[in-house]
Amino acid sequence: MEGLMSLRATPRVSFQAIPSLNQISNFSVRRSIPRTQVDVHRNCIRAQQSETMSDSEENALKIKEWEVARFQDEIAATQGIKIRRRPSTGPPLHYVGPFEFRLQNEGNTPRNILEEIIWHKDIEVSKLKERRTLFTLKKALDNAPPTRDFIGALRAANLRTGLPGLIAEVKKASPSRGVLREDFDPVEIARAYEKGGAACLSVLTDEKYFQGSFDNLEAIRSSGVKCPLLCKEFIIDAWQIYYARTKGADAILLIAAVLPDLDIRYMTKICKMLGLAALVEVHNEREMDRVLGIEGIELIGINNRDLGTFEVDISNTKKLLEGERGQMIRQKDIIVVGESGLFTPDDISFVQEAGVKAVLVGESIVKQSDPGKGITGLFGKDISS
Ligand SMILES: O=P(O)(O)OC[C@@H](O)[C@@H](O)c1c[nH]c2ccccc12
Repeated sequence: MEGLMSLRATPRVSFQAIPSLNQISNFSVRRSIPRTQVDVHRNCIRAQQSETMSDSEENALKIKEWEVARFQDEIAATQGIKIRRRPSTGPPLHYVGPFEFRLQNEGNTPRNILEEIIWHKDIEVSKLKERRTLFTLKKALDNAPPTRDFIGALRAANLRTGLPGLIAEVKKASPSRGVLREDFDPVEIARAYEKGGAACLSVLTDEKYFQGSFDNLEAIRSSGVKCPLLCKEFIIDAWQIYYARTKGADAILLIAAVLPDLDIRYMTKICKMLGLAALVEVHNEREMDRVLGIEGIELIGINNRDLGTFEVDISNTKKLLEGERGQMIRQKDIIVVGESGLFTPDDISFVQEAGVKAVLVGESIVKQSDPGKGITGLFGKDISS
């Protein structure tokens, strides 16, 4: 037992080597490096060195990587971000006699489902990046279908119907609700949504937790469906934005609970360059205030579901649009999207009165045998013409 206790304490030893924020005098300089850029740099060094490195050098590099990630997490924590980013190699291994093993501790066990998804995504994206470099992706952009105006489509639908523009979600399953629809044909669902009056579509691309795919996104894009498409992915690396565009996305999602301000700034700039809309998702006042402080944000989603606990409460949308926040949003002409947990015409009226001009809906419509008719049920009237 004593032995275990001291082993448990081992990772803290390397933590102590990390300077705390107030110990770093050039903090503002370091802070200007978004997490994604640090990752790119780290991966380059690793790629160059791995062929020639000895075991002990490699282990030292792993420890450094782990420390850099802790440093990045510290910066994120100052912005209230609780989701930690794990380096793709995981924490350093501990040697015990001839055995090598990794102890479970609070540092290497995800605290909640969102953190688990992000850690898994980190590994997934590093592998994908090895197969397709940013250079090849950039070349593939020339052959990508042209972008469609996602925000324009939401505004037009709102003007046409007097109701919030609908982003209808092509969603097979979720970690909180399990499988929503067994006979899942993404293109058929997308067609039904378009016919039922959806302004835009959201297509889940995460495979492990939502049973989605980039093939679904590509298939919908090339099926003749005209609605602009949101690539519903957990974006942690700019590479994913380029990838989404090559697969036909017109918009991407940036989650404020995961991304520090500088990443959001940097990524929204990339979106503008590529002609994509960025839907920046918030869940609480602090995230909303952070996002309202970022220049150039045009589309904010208020998620009524806490991605860490799965709790859904649609009054969250109202809470975040009250008072000065609502005023600022109107001044800046930002479109707000009410997200998650919307099932009835009353729910739609409730979030509309709170100030949203668009809604993002999955479960309640994807479950219906005809998802197009599901839209009529959701709004309490036919919104297709
Ligand atoms: O199925 P619902 O409760 O109507 O929710 C749709 C959408 O808001 C939800 O899928 C969602 C909102 N933000 C996300 C981020 C990642 C994955 C999924 C989501």
